[in-house]
Amino acid sequence: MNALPQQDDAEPSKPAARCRAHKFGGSSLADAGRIRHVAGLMLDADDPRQVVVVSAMQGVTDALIGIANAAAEGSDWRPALEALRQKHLDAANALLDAPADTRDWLDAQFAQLAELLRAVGLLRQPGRAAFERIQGMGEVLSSRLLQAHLRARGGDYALLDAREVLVVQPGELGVIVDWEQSAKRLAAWRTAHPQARAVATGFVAGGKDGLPTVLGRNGSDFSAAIFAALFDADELHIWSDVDGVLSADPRLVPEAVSLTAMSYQEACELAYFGAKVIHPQTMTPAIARGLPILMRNTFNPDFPGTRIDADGGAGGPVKGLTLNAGLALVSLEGAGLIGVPGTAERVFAALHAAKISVVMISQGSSEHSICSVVREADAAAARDVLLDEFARELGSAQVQGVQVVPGISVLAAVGDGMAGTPGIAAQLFGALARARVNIRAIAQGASERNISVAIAAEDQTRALRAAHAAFWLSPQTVALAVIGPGKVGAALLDQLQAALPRLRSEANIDLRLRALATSSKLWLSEHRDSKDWRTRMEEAPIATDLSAIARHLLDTHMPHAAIIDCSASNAVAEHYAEWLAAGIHVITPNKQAGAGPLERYAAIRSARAHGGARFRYEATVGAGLPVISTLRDLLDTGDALIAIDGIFSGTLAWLFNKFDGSVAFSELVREAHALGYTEPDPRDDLSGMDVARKLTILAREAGMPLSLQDVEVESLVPAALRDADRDGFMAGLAAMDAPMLQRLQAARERGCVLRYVARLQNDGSARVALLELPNDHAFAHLRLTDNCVQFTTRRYCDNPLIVQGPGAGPEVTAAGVFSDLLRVAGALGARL
Ligand SMILES: NC(=O)C1=CN([C@@H]2O[C@H](COP(=O)(O)OP(=O)(O)OC[C@H]3O[C@@H](n4cnc5c(N)ncnc54)[C@H](O)[C@@H]3O)[C@@H](O)[C@H]2O)C=CC1
Ligand SMILES: N[C@@H](CC=O)C(=O)O
Repeated sequence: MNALPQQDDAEPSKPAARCRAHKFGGSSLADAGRIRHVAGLMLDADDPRQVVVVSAMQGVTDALIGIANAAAEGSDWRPALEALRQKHLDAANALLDAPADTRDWLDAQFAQLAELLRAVGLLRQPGRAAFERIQGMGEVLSSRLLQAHLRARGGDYALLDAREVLVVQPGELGVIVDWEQSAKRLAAWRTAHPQARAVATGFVAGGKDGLPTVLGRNGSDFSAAIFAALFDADELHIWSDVDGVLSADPRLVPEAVSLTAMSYQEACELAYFGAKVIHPQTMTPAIARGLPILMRNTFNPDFPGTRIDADGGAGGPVKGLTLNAGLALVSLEGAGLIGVPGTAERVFAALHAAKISVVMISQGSSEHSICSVVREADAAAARDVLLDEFARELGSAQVQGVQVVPGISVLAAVGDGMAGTPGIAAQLFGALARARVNIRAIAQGASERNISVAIAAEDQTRALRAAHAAFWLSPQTVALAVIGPGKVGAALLDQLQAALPRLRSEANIDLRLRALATSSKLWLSEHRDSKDWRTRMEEAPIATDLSAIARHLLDTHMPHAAIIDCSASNAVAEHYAEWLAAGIHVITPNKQAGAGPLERYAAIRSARAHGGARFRYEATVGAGLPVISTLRDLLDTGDALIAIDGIFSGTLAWLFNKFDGSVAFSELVREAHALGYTEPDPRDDLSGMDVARKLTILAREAGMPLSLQDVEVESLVPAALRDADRDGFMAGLAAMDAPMLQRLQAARERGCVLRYVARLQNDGSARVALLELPNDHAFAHLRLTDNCVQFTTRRYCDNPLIVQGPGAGPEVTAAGVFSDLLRVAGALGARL
């Protein structure tokens, strides 16, 4: 077939007037209102020359196919045809002040159609020519309506019936255009129609035999590209109902962004995998001329849309992600395949002979297995064909079998910038791993413009969102649950709420609160809402099923999930291992897990290792102070621990800093409780258990298998109050006043102060107790809730390394938890 004509150079000295080709799809022409809108856009466009290619009104082509099939089956097609006639007459009446001519014309077209359908009904089968003629009538009707309306509004538009101008013939890979004949016919048409603007029918053309035909799937886009070439246009604008090409399907990735520019090749790759881009075949006339294609939104005409051209514009290495669902993996395995030439050829020849299209191929260099991804509907046939082809090898056990795995989706990352850029595959695979997505097969073409992975269909949304975020196309999204919005939890939620916009815009992280739980209420939400978390909690139903939280977070399809436990509950800590194993990150200031039974502690750490999720608990010791991380850094860099000493309780520090005998000790305990320094049950502080827990956590961090019971603990709680309930204990607090005053006076007499001190030694001995310390001791000069943790190590042996600062209070503790959350987010790919 002859070549596409190049730019008209008949009059080189005179620049050709600019011509733009536009194409409107069915959604842009759904009814009279939309046709009026399209006409307004075209009349306002400053195109000196213009050709407007149109699809049929929305739903009309499908209706015509249905009518043709009904006629061929002998069913009654008349009501459906009458409905179509009425639809077009209604549009004509609404669009034209004097619709008589157009109505007569429409009636004549429908009369001819009815005649054709009667013939089809008699023959009981539509011949190809009749079927294509019927199928293409929608564009003939819509183009006439638009042209008549444009003329009624003063636009001098000619009507171009592509059946009389475009000449095509069928080819193996689709319709082939006879450019020479088409150009000749267009030249004749233009002589008869000297107007600078025209409306042309999309989808239809004339065959070599002179009969009307159609251009196949996405035919109107193809028509638009052909007419753009024939009219020598310098831009082709394709109008639909979306803001150009998006970086991913917005139904699966709501954060998908419109791409400003992309290359023809990128558009072809994205289109192949089902993105809403024009079909690759339709681009060939544009690519051959280097004609830019602009994908624009009829309903948002001021938005520039996406420009597709040879250059592709700037942008990251990955422009977009696509997903192809409804697939199956078919793999042939066997030691007998290793090093045997021609295996792949036999696989593909057999599939080709069965007309099974292969979406993706993957073969390891060991050649032990070869795997193809095919449509799920073709999977059984593919297996049978391969079993047949390799029957001899199966019989001799050279091939072990043909495996079919249904429920597969293929995710593809596409971008010209991937070529020659190391680390792109790692970025994709890392993101999928962190989102708990298992990859079944991988393929990358030599052009390096596309990396495709086969994954389980149930993981597809999570995978797509994780990959989208990994390439900075959208923020990393984390589904969050907060358990225990008490003092610390409330402070954390307020801090999160305030930081969310900044984190989203600056750090590329989007934290979505999806669940909140107290000991009696549970709030679970699917959608973002603007309500304050306190209102959500007030409205939450009575419920206590903590397992429901994990299920809910995992069901949201967000790539990452984290549970923040701000309770002091042992029952909540019981769930950590299960959550971590499911890939949910756990962050907590709750000491129950770190200081609880050793077996559970080991199970939590092992679940973390296997599930790939993170477990962070910095705030369990020293609240917002970097105590655990300092110890980890010392040990990770090869230091050896000799001892840890210090003041580990903010409450007890504050109490003994304040207690001078002028105010009763019980009064100060109540004040510390009100200030949020104490544990939910202040007995945990006064009994020394809170400090003992912290020491246990640090000992375990240093690799010592210490249990809480191994810590020698001095309790300050009078024996009579130890077994009371919390309210009973608070009511009887005054029982502490006399003994504490006595201890204070005795210490003073010896020139000392009272301080509750913890000490751990590398022989595993651990003790927490109230000590009398000389007035000049470092611990005597701490302020308020200050903790002071001294690490004596091989490197810091003469002068210990000290971490000091406020060690209790909701604000500082919440900040410690927040930092842990950001560390987890940073590991997920946030810009922190
Ligand atoms: N207050 C502080 O300065 C510090 C506190 N922490 C730790 O922070 C955690 C919270 O302390 P606060 O906020 O002061 O306590 P809080 O008593 O004010 O809040 C605890 C919250 O946990 C909820 N809760 C209790 N049991 C629950 C269960 N089984 N299921 C679900 N929710 C449950 C309660 O309903 C409440 O909302 C504790 O583990 C504490 O040890 C750690 C460092 C410092
Ligand atoms: N109640 C605790 C809070 C921090 O862990 C304390 O006072 O230190």
